[in-house]
Amino acid sequence: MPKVLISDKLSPRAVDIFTERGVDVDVKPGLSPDELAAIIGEYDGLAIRSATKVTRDILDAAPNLKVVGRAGIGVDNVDIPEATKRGVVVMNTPFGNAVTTAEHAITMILSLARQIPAANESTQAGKWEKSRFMGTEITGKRLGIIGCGNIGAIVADRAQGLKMRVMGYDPYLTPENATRLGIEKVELDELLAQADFITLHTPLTDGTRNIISADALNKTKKGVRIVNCARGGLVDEMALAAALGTGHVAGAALDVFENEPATDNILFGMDNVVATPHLGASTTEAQEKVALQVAEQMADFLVKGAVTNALNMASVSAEEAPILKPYMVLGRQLGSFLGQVESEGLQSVSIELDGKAAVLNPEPIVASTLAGLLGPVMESVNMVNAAAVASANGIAVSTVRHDRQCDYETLLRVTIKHASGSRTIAGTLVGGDKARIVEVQHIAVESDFPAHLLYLRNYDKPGFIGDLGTLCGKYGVNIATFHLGRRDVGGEAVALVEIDGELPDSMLGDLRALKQVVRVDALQFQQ
Ligand SMILES: NC(=O)C1=CN([C@@H]2O[C@H](COP(=O)(O)OP(=O)(O)OC[C@H]3O[C@@H](n4cnc5c(N)ncnc54)[C@H](O)[C@@H]3O)[C@@H](O)[C@H]2O)C=CC1
Ligand SMILES: O=C(O)CCC(=O)C(=O)O
Repeated sequence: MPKVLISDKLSPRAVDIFTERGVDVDVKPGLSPDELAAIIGEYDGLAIRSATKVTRDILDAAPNLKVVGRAGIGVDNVDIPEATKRGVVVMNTPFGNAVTTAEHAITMILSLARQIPAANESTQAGKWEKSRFMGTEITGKRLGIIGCGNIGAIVADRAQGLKMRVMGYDPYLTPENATRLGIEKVELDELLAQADFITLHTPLTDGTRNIISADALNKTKKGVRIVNCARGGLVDEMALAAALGTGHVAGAALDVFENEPATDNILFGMDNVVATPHLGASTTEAQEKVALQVAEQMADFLVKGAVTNALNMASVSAEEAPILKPYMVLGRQLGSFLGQVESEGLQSVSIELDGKAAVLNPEPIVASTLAGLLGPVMESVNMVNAAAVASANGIAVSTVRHDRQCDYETLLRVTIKHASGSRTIAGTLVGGDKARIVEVQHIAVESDFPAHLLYLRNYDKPGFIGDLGTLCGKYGVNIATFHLGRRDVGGEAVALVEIDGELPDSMLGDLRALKQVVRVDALQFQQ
Protein backbone atom coordinates (compact mmCIF):
# COMPACT_ATOMS: atom_id res chain seq x y z
CA MET A 1 0.00 0.00 0.00
CA PRO A 2 1.48 3.41 -0.93
CA LYS A 3 2.33 5.67 1.98
CA VAL A 4 1.94 9.44 2.19
CA LEU A 5 3.19 12.01 4.69
CA ILE A 6 1.19 15.18 5.36
CA SER A 7 3.82 17.61 6.68
CA ASP A 8 1.76 20.83 6.92
CA LYS A 9 -1.60 21.70 8.46
CA LEU A 10 -4.22 20.30 6.09
CA SER A 11 -7.94 19.83 6.63
CA PRO A 12 -8.55 16.37 8.19
CA ARG A 13 -10.70 15.53 5.13
CA ALA A 14 -7.41 14.78 3.36
CA VAL A 15 -6.73 11.88 5.73
CA ASP A 16 -10.18 10.42 5.05
CA ILE A 17 -9.70 10.63 1.29
CA PHE A 18 -6.26 8.97 1.40
CA THR A 19 -7.57 6.19 3.63
CA GLU A 20 -10.73 5.61 1.58
CA ARG A 21 -8.63 5.32 -1.57
CA GLY A 22 -6.16 2.78 -0.24
CA VAL A 23 -3.24 5.00 0.80
CA ASP A 24 -1.55 4.82 4.21
CA VAL A 25 -1.15 8.27 5.71
CA ASP A 26 0.86 9.88 8.51
CA VAL A 27 0.23 13.46 9.66
CA LYS A 28 3.29 15.26 11.08
CA PRO A 29 3.06 19.03 10.70
CA GLY A 30 5.82 21.31 11.91
CA LEU A 31 8.84 19.04 11.32
CA SER A 32 12.22 20.73 11.01
CA PRO A 33 14.09 20.12 7.72
CA ASP A 34 16.35 17.60 9.51
CA GLU A 35 13.39 15.78 11.05
CA LEU A 36 11.67 15.62 7.66
CA ALA A 37 14.86 14.38 5.95
CA ALA A 38 15.17 11.63 8.57
CA ILE A 39 11.77 10.11 7.80
CA ILE A 40 10.91 11.05 4.19
CA GLY A 41 12.66 7.92 2.86
CA GLU A 42 9.66 5.81 3.96
CA TYR A 43 7.12 7.69 1.87
CA ASP A 44 5.78 7.52 -1.69
CA GLY A 45 4.02 10.87 -1.43
CA LEU A 46 4.40 14.16 0.42
CA ALA A 47 1.40 16.48 0.88
CA ILE A 48 2.28 20.08 1.78
CA ARG A 49 1.07 23.68 1.99
CA SER A 50 3.61 26.50 2.08
CA ALA A 51 5.54 25.80 5.29
CA THR A 52 7.38 22.66 4.13
CA LYS A 53 10.30 23.41 1.84
CA VAL A 54 10.96 20.58 -0.58
CA THR A 55 14.63 21.24 -1.21
CA ARG A 56 17.30 19.20 -2.96
CA ASP A 57 18.39 17.85 0.47
CA ILE A 58 14.89 16.60 1.20
CA LEU A 59 14.65 15.02 -2.26
CA ASP A 60 18.08 13.40 -1.78
CA ALA A 61 16.73 11.75 1.35
CA ALA A 62 13.60 10.49 -0.45
CA PRO A 63 14.47 7.57 -2.74
CA ASN A 64 10.88 6.25 -2.73
CA LEU A 65 9.16 9.57 -3.28
CA LYS A 66 6.94 9.61 -6.38
CA VAL A 67 4.75 12.64 -5.87
CA VAL A 68 4.67 15.97 -4.04
CA GLY A 69 1.19 17.46 -3.73
CA ARG A 70 0.81 21.15 -2.90
CA ALA A 71 -2.57 21.94 -1.34
CA GLY A 72 -2.60 25.39 -2.89
CA ILE A 73 -1.30 27.27 -5.91
CA GLY A 74 2.24 28.60 -5.46
CA VAL A 75 4.96 25.97 -5.72
CA ASP A 76 7.94 28.21 -5.04
CA ASN A 77 8.61 26.10 -1.91
CA VAL A 78 9.32 23.06 -4.11
CA ASP A 79 12.56 22.64 -6.08
CA ILE A 80 10.78 21.51 -9.25
CA PRO A 81 13.90 21.03 -11.43
CA GLU A 82 15.42 18.72 -8.76
CA ALA A 83 12.12 16.85 -8.34
CA THR A 84 11.89 16.44 -12.11
CA LYS A 85 15.45 15.06 -12.33
CA ARG A 86 14.46 12.40 -9.83
CA GLY A 87 11.17 11.54 -11.55
CA VAL A 88 9.06 13.01 -8.75
CA VAL A 89 5.78 14.42 -10.02
CA VAL A 90 4.85 17.81 -8.52
CA MET A 91 1.13 18.66 -8.43
CA ASN A 92 -0.81 21.65 -7.15
CA THR A 93 -4.48 22.55 -6.83
CA PRO A 94 -4.72 25.56 -9.14
CA PHE A 95 -8.29 26.68 -8.41
CA GLY A 96 -9.29 25.57 -4.90
CA ASN A 97 -8.21 28.72 -3.06
CA ALA A 98 -8.44 31.29 -5.86
CA VAL A 99 -11.79 32.83 -4.84
CA THR A 100 -10.75 33.02 -1.19
CA THR A 101 -7.44 34.71 -2.06
CA ALA A 102 -9.16 37.18 -4.38
CA GLU A 103 -11.59 37.99 -1.56
CA HIS A 104 -8.60 38.63 0.73
CA ALA A 105 -7.16 41.09 -1.80
CA ILE A 106 -10.50 42.91 -2.00
CA THR A 107 -10.66 42.97 1.81
CA MET A 108 -7.16 44.48 1.86
CA ILE A 109 -8.19 47.19 -0.65
CA LEU A 110 -11.16 48.16 1.53
CA SER A 111 -9.11 47.94 4.74
CA LEU A 112 -6.58 50.36 3.26
CA ALA A 113 -9.22 52.71 1.88
CA ARG A 114 -10.91 53.06 5.29
CA GLN A 115 -7.94 52.26 7.59
CA ILE A 116 -10.06 49.66 9.33
CA PRO A 117 -7.29 47.89 11.31
CA ALA A 118 -5.87 51.13 12.81
CA ALA A 119 -9.34 52.57 13.44
CA ASN A 120 -10.35 49.37 15.19
CA GLU A 121 -7.27 49.40 17.42
CA SER A 122 -7.70 53.09 18.33
CA THR A 123 -11.44 52.76 19.05
CA GLN A 124 -10.99 49.71 21.24
CA ALA A 125 -8.21 51.56 23.09
CA GLY A 126 -10.86 54.06 24.16
CA LYS A 127 -9.86 56.88 21.79
CA TRP A 128 -12.53 58.38 19.56
CA GLU A 129 -10.34 59.61 16.66
CA LYS A 130 -13.05 60.47 14.14
CA SER A 131 -10.96 63.04 12.29
CA ARG A 132 -7.79 60.88 12.19
CA PHE A 133 -9.39 58.22 10.03
CA MET A 134 -10.59 60.10 6.99
CA GLY A 135 -10.97 57.48 4.26
CA THR A 136 -11.09 57.39 0.49
CA GLU A 137 -14.00 56.16 -1.65
CA ILE A 138 -13.16 53.31 -4.02
CA THR A 139 -16.04 53.91 -6.44
CA GLY A 140 -14.59 55.21 -9.69
CA LYS A 141 -10.99 54.68 -8.52
CA ARG A 142 -8.53 52.95 -10.85
CA LEU A 143 -7.39 49.50 -9.81
CA GLY A 144 -4.23 48.20 -11.50
CA ILE A 145 -3.93 44.41 -11.44
CA ILE A 146 -0.48 42.99 -12.10
CA GLY A 147 -1.03 39.36 -13.17
CA CYS A 148 -4.48 38.64 -14.59
CA GLY A 149 -4.64 34.84 -14.19
CA ASN A 150 -7.12 32.93 -12.02
CA ILE A 151 -6.94 35.18 -8.96
CA GLY A 152 -6.37 38.43 -10.85
CA ALA A 153 -9.46 37.74 -12.97
CA ILE A 154 -11.63 37.13 -9.89
CA VAL A 155 -10.30 40.32 -8.27
CA ALA A 156 -11.21 42.19 -11.49
CA ASP A 157 -14.76 40.80 -11.35
CA ARG A 158 -15.28 41.70 -7.70
CA ALA A 159 -13.71 45.16 -8.14
CA GLN A 160 -16.05 45.91 -11.04
CA GLY A 161 -18.92 45.03 -8.68
CA LEU A 162 -17.54 47.74 -6.39
CA LYS A 163 -17.55 50.14 -9.36
CA MET A 164 -13.78 50.41 -9.63
CA ARG A 165 -12.21 51.03 -13.06
CA VAL A 166 -9.96 48.04 -13.70
CA MET A 167 -6.80 47.90 -15.76
CA GLY A 168 -4.35 45.04 -15.96
CA TYR A 169 -0.76 44.31 -16.86
CA ASP A 170 -0.03 40.73 -17.88
CA PRO A 171 2.13 39.92 -20.90
CA TYR A 172 0.17 36.70 -21.41
CA LEU A 173 -3.30 38.29 -21.27
CA THR A 174 -4.82 38.28 -24.77
CA PRO A 175 -6.86 41.32 -25.89
CA GLU A 176 -9.91 38.99 -26.23
CA ASN A 177 -9.59 37.77 -22.63
CA ALA A 178 -9.02 41.32 -21.40
CA THR A 179 -12.27 42.39 -23.08
CA ARG A 180 -14.14 39.37 -21.70
CA LEU A 181 -12.88 40.15 -18.17
CA GLY A 182 -13.63 43.86 -18.46
CA ILE A 183 -9.95 44.70 -17.93
CA GLU A 184 -8.25 47.50 -19.82
CA LYS A 185 -4.99 45.89 -20.95
CA VAL A 186 -2.06 48.28 -20.40
CA GLU A 187 1.72 48.21 -20.17
CA LEU A 188 3.32 48.19 -16.72
CA ASP A 189 4.46 51.83 -16.83
CA GLU A 190 0.95 53.00 -17.74
CA LEU A 191 -0.53 50.99 -14.88
CA LEU A 192 2.02 52.40 -12.45
CA ALA A 193 1.32 55.95 -13.58
CA GLN A 194 -2.47 55.75 -13.45
CA ALA A 195 -3.54 53.34 -10.71
CA ASP A 196 -4.98 54.53 -7.39
CA PHE A 197 -4.67 50.98 -6.05
CA ILE A 198 -2.22 48.34 -7.31
CA THR A 199 -2.75 44.67 -6.51
CA LEU A 200 -0.28 41.91 -7.35
CA HIS A 201 -1.31 38.44 -8.56
CA THR A 202 1.68 36.87 -10.30
CA PRO A 203 3.82 33.93 -9.25
CA LEU A 204 7.30 34.76 -7.93
CA THR A 205 9.71 34.11 -10.80
CA ASP A 206 12.92 35.66 -12.08
CA GLY A 207 10.71 37.88 -14.25
CA THR A 208 8.49 39.12 -11.41
CA ARG A 209 10.94 39.41 -8.50
CA ASN A 210 10.89 43.04 -7.28
CA ILE A 211 8.42 44.01 -9.99
CA ILE A 212 7.50 46.78 -7.51
CA SER A 213 11.04 48.15 -7.16
CA ALA A 214 12.20 51.61 -6.10
CA ASP A 215 12.19 52.54 -9.79
CA ALA A 216 8.64 51.25 -10.27
CA LEU A 217 7.47 53.10 -7.15
CA ASN A 218 8.93 56.33 -8.55
CA LYS A 219 6.61 55.90 -11.54
CA THR A 220 3.47 55.56 -9.42
CA LYS A 221 0.90 58.25 -8.75
CA LYS A 222 1.29 60.13 -5.42
CA GLY A 223 -1.14 58.62 -2.94
CA VAL A 224 -1.16 55.15 -4.52
CA ARG A 225 -2.07 52.19 -2.28
CA ILE A 226 -0.41 48.81 -2.82
CA VAL A 227 -1.75 45.34 -2.04
CA ASN A 228 0.28 42.14 -2.19
CA CYS A 229 -1.54 38.85 -1.59
CA ALA A 230 0.66 36.89 -4.02
CA ARG A 231 4.26 36.41 -2.89
CA GLY A 232 6.84 38.25 -0.82
CA GLY A 233 9.68 39.15 -3.15
CA LEU A 234 7.39 40.80 -5.72
CA VAL A 235 7.73 44.06 -3.78
CA ASP A 236 11.06 45.54 -2.69
CA GLU A 237 10.25 45.98 1.01
CA MET A 238 13.00 48.56 1.70
CA ALA A 239 11.88 50.70 -1.23
CA LEU A 240 8.24 50.40 -0.16
CA ALA A 241 9.10 51.44 3.40
CA ALA A 242 10.91 54.51 2.05
CA ALA A 243 7.98 55.46 -0.21
CA LEU A 244 5.52 55.02 2.67
CA GLY A 245 7.78 57.13 4.86
CA THR A 246 7.72 60.09 2.44
CA GLY A 247 3.96 59.72 1.98
CA HIS A 248 4.31 59.08 -1.78
CA VAL A 249 2.63 55.72 -1.17
CA ALA A 250 -0.46 56.32 0.98
CA GLY A 251 -0.76 52.76 2.24
CA ALA A 252 0.26 49.15 1.72
CA ALA A 253 -1.56 45.94 2.63
CA LEU A 254 0.62 42.88 2.68
CA ASP A 255 -0.29 39.25 3.21
CA VAL A 256 3.08 37.92 2.10
CA PHE A 257 6.67 38.80 2.94
CA GLU A 258 10.15 38.23 1.63
CA ASN A 259 11.02 36.13 4.69
CA GLU A 260 8.26 34.02 6.21
CA PRO A 261 7.23 33.48 8.89
CA ALA A 262 7.68 37.26 9.13
CA THR A 263 8.07 37.93 12.82
CA ASP A 264 10.13 41.03 12.16
CA ASN A 265 9.95 43.27 9.11
CA ILE A 266 10.96 46.81 8.18
CA LEU A 267 7.31 47.60 7.35
CA PHE A 268 5.90 46.53 10.69
CA GLY A 269 4.70 49.35 12.91
CA MET A 270 4.26 51.86 10.09
CA ASP A 271 0.98 53.76 10.40
CA ASN A 272 -0.25 53.08 6.91
CA VAL A 273 0.59 49.39 6.70
CA VAL A 274 -1.90 46.54 7.06
CA ALA A 275 -0.34 43.11 7.52
CA THR A 276 -1.73 39.58 7.68
CA PRO A 277 0.28 36.37 8.19
CA HIS A 278 -0.11 34.77 4.71
CA LEU A 279 -3.84 34.31 5.23
CA GLY A 280 -4.87 34.64 1.57
CA ALA A 281 -5.98 31.02 1.32
CA SER A 282 -7.10 30.63 4.91
CA THR A 283 -10.84 30.08 4.84
CA THR A 284 -12.56 26.90 5.90
CA GLU A 285 -14.03 26.53 2.43
CA ALA A 286 -10.75 26.94 0.55
CA GLN A 287 -8.79 24.69 2.91
CA GLU A 288 -11.43 21.99 2.62
CA LYS A 289 -11.30 22.23 -1.19
CA VAL A 290 -7.51 22.17 -1.56
CA ALA A 291 -7.02 19.37 1.00
CA LEU A 292 -9.67 17.22 -0.62
CA GLN A 293 -8.37 17.93 -4.10
CA VAL A 294 -4.72 17.30 -3.31
CA ALA A 295 -5.55 14.03 -1.55
CA GLU A 296 -7.71 12.88 -4.48
CA GLN A 297 -5.02 13.77 -7.00
CA MET A 298 -2.19 12.13 -5.05
CA ALA A 299 -4.19 8.97 -4.27
CA ASP A 300 -5.31 8.65 -7.89
CA PHE A 301 -1.71 8.97 -8.99
CA LEU A 302 -0.28 6.49 -6.49
CA VAL A 303 -3.08 3.92 -6.86
CA LYS A 304 -4.21 4.29 -10.49
CA GLY A 305 -1.42 6.20 -12.26
CA ALA A 306 -3.69 9.19 -13.04
CA VAL A 307 -1.85 12.51 -13.32
CA THR A 308 -3.82 15.73 -12.66
CA ASN A 309 -2.51 19.30 -12.32
CA ALA A 310 1.12 18.20 -12.52
CA LEU A 311 3.63 20.96 -13.16
CA ASN A 312 6.28 18.65 -14.59
CA MET A 313 4.33 15.97 -16.44
CA ALA A 314 1.49 15.54 -18.95
CA SER A 315 -1.97 14.87 -17.52
CA VAL A 316 -3.50 11.38 -17.52
CA SER A 317 -7.07 11.03 -16.29
CA ALA A 318 -8.14 8.22 -13.94
CA GLU A 319 -10.19 6.75 -16.82
CA GLU A 320 -7.28 6.94 -19.27
CA ALA A 321 -4.65 5.57 -16.88
CA PRO A 322 -5.54 1.83 -17.11
CA ILE A 323 -5.89 2.10 -20.92
CA LEU A 324 -2.61 3.98 -21.35
CA LYS A 325 -0.56 1.85 -18.97
CA PRO A 326 0.07 -1.10 -21.36
CA TYR A 327 0.93 1.36 -24.14
CA MET A 328 3.39 3.10 -21.84
CA VAL A 329 5.00 -0.29 -21.13
CA LEU A 330 5.09 -1.10 -24.86
CA GLY A 331 6.62 2.31 -25.65
CA ARG A 332 9.21 1.91 -22.89
CA GLN A 333 10.24 -1.54 -24.12
CA LEU A 334 10.42 -0.50 -27.80
CA GLY A 335 12.47 2.55 -26.77
CA SER A 336 14.69 0.41 -24.59
CA PHE A 337 15.33 -2.01 -27.51
CA LEU A 338 16.55 0.82 -29.75
CA GLY A 339 18.43 2.56 -26.93
CA GLN A 340 20.40 -0.61 -26.20
CA VAL A 341 21.17 -1.26 -29.88
CA GLU A 342 22.10 2.32 -30.85
CA SER A 343 23.32 4.55 -28.09
CA GLU A 344 25.54 7.06 -29.88
CA GLY A 345 24.77 10.21 -31.84
CA LEU A 346 21.01 10.19 -31.48
CA GLN A 347 19.53 12.98 -33.61
CA SER A 348 15.79 12.39 -33.77
CA VAL A 349 13.00 10.10 -32.61
CA SER A 350 9.68 9.58 -34.32
CA ILE A 351 6.86 7.80 -32.53
CA GLU A 352 4.00 6.65 -34.74
CA LEU A 353 0.65 5.57 -33.34
CA ASP A 354 -1.56 3.43 -35.53
CA GLY A 355 -4.92 1.71 -35.14
CA LYS A 356 -6.45 2.04 -31.65
CA ALA A 357 -3.28 3.74 -30.37
CA ALA A 358 -3.85 6.68 -32.72
CA VAL A 359 -6.85 7.95 -30.74
CA LEU A 360 -5.11 7.90 -27.35
CA ASN A 361 -3.50 10.79 -25.47
CA PRO A 362 0.03 10.42 -26.93
CA GLU A 363 2.02 12.43 -24.38
CA PRO A 364 2.43 9.76 -21.65
CA ILE A 365 3.23 7.13 -24.32
CA VAL A 366 5.85 9.40 -25.87
CA ALA A 367 7.32 10.25 -22.44
CA SER A 368 7.60 6.56 -21.58
CA THR A 369 9.13 5.69 -24.97
CA LEU A 370 11.73 8.43 -24.56
CA ALA A 371 12.52 7.26 -21.03
CA GLY A 372 13.05 3.70 -22.39
CA LEU A 373 15.19 4.98 -25.27
CA LEU A 374 17.41 7.36 -23.28
CA GLY A 375 17.60 5.21 -20.14
CA PRO A 376 20.41 2.93 -21.43
CA VAL A 377 22.47 5.99 -22.43
CA MET A 378 21.80 8.64 -19.79
CA GLU A 379 21.52 8.32 -16.07
CA SER A 380 18.41 9.42 -14.19
CA VAL A 381 16.08 9.62 -17.17
CA ASN A 382 12.47 8.98 -16.29
CA MET A 383 9.00 9.64 -17.64
CA VAL A 384 8.85 12.98 -15.88
CA ASN A 385 12.04 14.45 -17.35
CA ALA A 386 12.53 12.46 -20.59
CA ALA A 387 11.15 15.11 -22.97
CA ALA A 388 13.26 17.83 -21.30
CA VAL A 389 16.37 15.59 -21.41
CA ALA A 390 15.79 14.86 -25.14
CA SER A 391 15.38 18.56 -25.88
CA ALA A 392 18.45 19.51 -23.81
CA ASN A 393 20.47 17.00 -25.85
CA GLY A 394 19.24 18.38 -29.19
CA ILE A 395 17.19 15.27 -29.99
CA ALA A 396 14.15 16.19 -32.09
CA VAL A 397 11.00 14.32 -31.06
CA SER A 398 7.99 13.95 -33.35
CA THR A 399 4.71 12.15 -32.87
CA VAL A 400 2.53 10.93 -35.75
CA ARG A 401 -1.02 9.69 -35.17
CA HIS A 402 -2.10 7.80 -38.31
CA ASP A 403 -5.69 7.88 -39.50
CA ARG A 404 -5.54 4.86 -41.81
CA GLN A 405 -6.22 1.14 -42.09
CA CYS A 406 -3.66 -0.79 -40.02
CA ASP A 407 -2.69 -4.50 -40.25
CA TYR A 408 -2.77 -4.64 -36.45
CA GLU A 409 -5.55 -3.67 -34.08
CA THR A 410 -3.06 -1.31 -32.50
CA LEU A 411 0.57 -0.47 -33.31
CA LEU A 412 3.42 1.69 -32.04
CA ARG A 413 6.45 2.30 -34.25
CA VAL A 414 9.60 3.98 -33.00
CA THR A 415 12.19 5.22 -35.48
CA ILE A 416 15.46 6.84 -34.51
CA LYS A 417 17.94 8.68 -36.66
CA HIS A 418 21.54 8.67 -35.48
CA ALA A 419 24.92 9.74 -36.77
CA SER A 420 25.29 6.74 -39.11
CA GLY A 421 21.75 5.85 -40.16
CA SER A 422 18.35 4.99 -38.78
CA ARG A 423 16.65 2.16 -36.91
CA THR A 424 13.03 1.25 -36.52
CA ILE A 425 10.98 -1.17 -34.47
CA ALA A 426 7.24 -1.73 -34.14
CA GLY A 427 5.14 -3.44 -31.52
CA THR A 428 1.57 -4.23 -30.63
CA LEU A 429 -0.47 -5.34 -27.62
CA VAL A 430 -1.65 -8.93 -27.59
CA GLY A 431 -4.82 -9.62 -25.62
CA GLY A 432 -5.09 -5.87 -25.01
CA ASP A 433 -2.15 -5.57 -22.62
CA LYS A 434 0.84 -7.79 -23.47
CA ALA A 435 3.65 -5.94 -25.24
CA ARG A 436 4.95 -7.79 -28.34
CA ILE A 437 7.53 -6.90 -31.00
CA VAL A 438 6.12 -7.38 -34.52
CA GLU A 439 8.80 -5.79 -36.72
CA VAL A 440 12.47 -4.93 -36.58
CA GLN A 441 13.97 -2.83 -39.40
CA HIS A 442 10.72 -3.40 -41.32
CA ILE A 443 11.27 -7.18 -41.17
CA ALA A 444 8.28 -9.01 -39.67
CA VAL A 445 9.36 -10.98 -36.60
CA GLU A 446 7.45 -11.60 -33.39
CA SER A 447 8.74 -11.75 -29.85
CA ASP A 448 7.84 -10.71 -26.32
CA PHE A 449 10.28 -8.54 -24.33
CA PRO A 450 11.89 -11.20 -22.12
CA ALA A 451 14.45 -10.41 -19.43
CA HIS A 452 17.27 -11.59 -21.76
CA LEU A 453 17.00 -11.38 -25.54
CA LEU A 454 19.63 -11.91 -28.22
CA TYR A 455 19.10 -9.70 -31.24
CA LEU A 456 20.96 -11.05 -34.28
CA ARG A 457 21.16 -9.61 -37.78
CA ASN A 458 22.28 -12.30 -40.16
CA TYR A 459 22.02 -13.60 -43.70
CA ASP A 460 19.38 -16.18 -44.44
CA LYS A 461 21.84 -18.99 -45.21
CA PRO A 462 21.75 -22.68 -44.25
CA GLY A 463 23.82 -23.55 -41.18
CA PHE A 464 23.12 -20.41 -39.13
CA ILE A 465 20.68 -22.02 -36.71
CA GLY A 466 22.92 -25.07 -36.28
CA ASP A 467 25.97 -22.90 -35.53
CA LEU A 468 24.01 -20.84 -33.03
CA GLY A 469 22.69 -23.97 -31.30
CA THR A 470 26.19 -25.44 -31.10
CA LEU A 471 27.55 -22.29 -29.45
CA CYS A 472 24.69 -22.19 -26.96
CA GLY A 473 25.40 -25.82 -26.08
CA LYS A 474 29.12 -25.09 -25.66
CA TYR A 475 28.44 -22.20 -23.23
CA GLY A 476 25.54 -23.89 -21.44
CA VAL A 477 23.06 -21.22 -22.55
CA ASN A 478 19.48 -22.43 -22.74
CA ILE A 479 17.26 -21.10 -25.53
CA ALA A 480 13.74 -20.41 -24.26
CA THR A 481 12.11 -19.12 -27.47
CA PHE A 482 13.40 -18.54 -30.99
CA HIS A 483 11.89 -16.19 -33.59
CA LEU A 484 13.09 -15.65 -37.15
CA GLY A 485 12.19 -13.16 -39.85
CA ARG A 486 13.70 -12.32 -43.22
CA ARG A 487 13.34 -9.62 -45.82
CA ASP A 488 13.57 -12.11 -48.72
CA VAL A 489 14.86 -15.61 -49.39
CA GLY A 490 18.62 -15.77 -48.80
CA GLY A 491 18.69 -12.05 -47.87
CA GLU A 492 18.78 -9.96 -44.68
CA ALA A 493 17.29 -11.71 -41.68
CA VAL A 494 16.58 -11.11 -38.02
CA ALA A 495 16.65 -13.56 -35.11
CA LEU A 496 15.23 -12.77 -31.68
CA VAL A 497 16.34 -15.42 -29.23
CA GLU A 498 15.13 -15.51 -25.65
CA ILE A 499 17.71 -17.07 -23.37
CA ASP A 500 17.50 -18.13 -19.73
CA GLY A 501 19.98 -15.88 -17.94
CA GLU A 502 22.73 -13.52 -18.99
CA LEU A 503 24.88 -14.21 -22.05
CA PRO A 504 28.53 -14.94 -21.14
CA ASP A 505 30.73 -12.11 -22.51
CA SER A 506 33.04 -14.53 -24.31
CA MET A 507 30.10 -16.09 -26.17
CA LEU A 508 29.21 -12.69 -27.64
CA GLY A 509 32.59 -12.62 -29.43
CA ASP A 510 32.09 -16.16 -30.76
CA LEU A 511 28.59 -15.30 -31.99
CA ARG A 512 29.87 -12.21 -33.79
CA ALA A 513 32.51 -14.36 -35.46
CA LEU A 514 29.91 -16.65 -37.09
CA LYS A 515 30.13 -16.15 -40.83
CA GLN A 516 26.40 -15.51 -41.47
CA VAL A 517 26.11 -12.99 -38.62
CA VAL A 518 26.22 -9.20 -39.22
CA ARG A 519 25.64 -8.01 -35.64
CA VAL A 520 24.62 -9.38 -32.25
CA ASP A 521 23.27 -7.48 -29.28
CA ALA A 522 22.49 -9.00 -25.90
CA LEU A 523 19.48 -7.01 -24.70
CA GLN A 524 17.84 -6.90 -21.30
CA PHE A 525 14.30 -5.77 -20.53
CA GLN A 526 12.82 -4.63 -17.25
CA GLN A 527 9.97 -7.03 -16.36
N1 LIG B 1 -1.61 34.69 -0.31
C1 LIG B 1 -1.96 33.47 -0.51
O1 LIG B 1 -2.29 32.74 0.41
C2 LIG B 1 -2.00 32.93 -1.90
C3 LIG B 1 -1.13 33.40 -2.84
N2 LIG B 1 -1.17 32.89 -4.13
C4 LIG B 1 -0.22 33.43 -5.10
O2 LIG B 1 -0.96 34.00 -6.16
C5 LIG B 1 -0.27 33.75 -7.35
C6 LIG B 1 -1.23 33.84 -8.52
O3 LIG B 1 -2.14 32.75 -8.50
P1 LIG B 1 -3.07 32.45 -9.76
O4 LIG B 1 -3.80 33.66 -10.18
O5 LIG B 1 -3.86 31.24 -9.42
O6 LIG B 1 -1.99 32.07 -10.84
P2 LIG B 1 -2.16 32.09 -12.41
O7 LIG B 1 -1.05 31.29 -12.94
O8 LIG B 1 -3.55 31.73 -12.79
O9 LIG B 1 -1.94 33.62 -12.77
C7 LIG B 1 -0.69 34.25 -12.72
C8 LIG B 1 -0.68 35.29 -13.81
O10 LIG B 1 0.52 36.02 -13.71
C9 LIG B 1 0.90 36.36 -15.02
N3 LIG B 1 2.30 36.73 -15.09
C10 LIG B 1 3.39 35.93 -15.15
N4 LIG B 1 4.50 36.67 -15.25
C11 LIG B 1 4.11 37.98 -15.24
C12 LIG B 1 4.79 39.21 -15.31
N5 LIG B 1 6.13 39.26 -15.41
N6 LIG B 1 4.07 40.36 -15.28
C13 LIG B 1 2.72 40.33 -15.17
N7 LIG B 1 2.00 39.17 -15.12
C14 LIG B 1 2.70 38.02 -15.15
C15 LIG B 1 0.59 35.10 -15.80
O11 LIG B 1 0.47 35.37 -17.18
C16 LIG B 1 -0.73 34.69 -15.19
O12 LIG B 1 -1.82 35.18 -15.93
C17 LIG B 1 0.32 32.36 -7.13
O13 LIG B 1 1.45 32.16 -7.94
C18 LIG B 1 0.67 32.37 -5.67
O14 LIG B 1 2.01 32.73 -5.54
C19 LIG B 1 -2.08 31.96 -4.47
C20 LIG B 1 -2.97 31.47 -3.57
C21 LIG B 1 -2.98 31.90 -2.19
O1 LIG C 1 -1.45 27.25 2.05
C1 LIG C 1 -1.47 28.44 2.32
O2 LIG C 1 -1.94 28.91 3.35
C2 LIG C 1 -0.89 29.41 1.34
C3 LIG C 1 -1.52 29.32 0.02
C4 LIG C 1 -0.68 29.88 -1.05
O3 LIG C 1 0.14 30.74 -0.85
C5 LIG C 1 -0.83 29.35 -2.40
O4 LIG C 1 -1.74 28.55 -2.63
O5 LIG C 1 -0.03 29.73 -3.26
